[in-house]
Amino acid sequence: MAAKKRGTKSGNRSGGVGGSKWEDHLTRQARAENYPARSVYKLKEIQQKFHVIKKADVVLDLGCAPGSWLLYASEQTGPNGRVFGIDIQAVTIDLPKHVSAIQADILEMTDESFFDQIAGCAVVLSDMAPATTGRKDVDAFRSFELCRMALETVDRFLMEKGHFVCKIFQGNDFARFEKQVKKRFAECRVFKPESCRKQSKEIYIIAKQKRAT
Ligand SMILES: C[S@@+](CC[C@H](N)C(=O)[O-])C[C@H]1O[C@@H](n2cnc3c(N)ncnc32)[C@H](O)[C@@H]1O
Repeated sequence: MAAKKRGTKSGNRSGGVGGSKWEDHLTRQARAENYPARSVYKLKEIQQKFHVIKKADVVLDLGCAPGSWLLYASEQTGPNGRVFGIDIQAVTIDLPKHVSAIQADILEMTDESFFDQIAGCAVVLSDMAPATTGRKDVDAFRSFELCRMALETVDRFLMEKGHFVCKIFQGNDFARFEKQVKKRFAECRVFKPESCRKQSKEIYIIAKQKRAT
């Protein structure tokens, strides 16, 4: 992809590329390619392996700030698609015309006009992560709560035969969540992208072909 100035702002707890003790070659690569976070390479690996996003798709990105997945997903849909994002934090980068993001808590969403726009979307992505506490059990439980909301969003808005990508922290509830996803989709895989930090407990569920309800 040709690097293009996107007016990124630096530094945040979502793995932004503003420079920190966590900086590595992917952080630098993201900065050089004008993505606001290195997490873009996780979605890129997922897309290259599982082909979840097609041209002209409508995509919903849960936990979209600072905006790397929004940008990458918008490149995959092209301008005939639409990409919608939600995050409790504001997305401050410049976005292409076919991308929009709202600042809201997934646990308290009430915006009916937003619901109208995302109804029947082809893909739901969730890279949501709770603010970590350092206590693995607490963090895993909070991650599970966000995943549960992502799955409710899938039930409500994802079209039949649509696809779902969801980050979850490995913990006690992982197997239960995987089972719930398997019930709803014809295909379900668990995948840890190479670009995840080695010490991270995060893993992705890739679910394809939502079953008819
Ligand atoms: C790892 S970051 C996402 C990075 C994003 N995929 C990117 O590439 O730019 C996780 C995001 O989940 C968001 N998040 C956490 N809890 C949330 C909630 N209840 N509702 C919406 N977003 C939430 C955080 O604010 C954070 O921006």
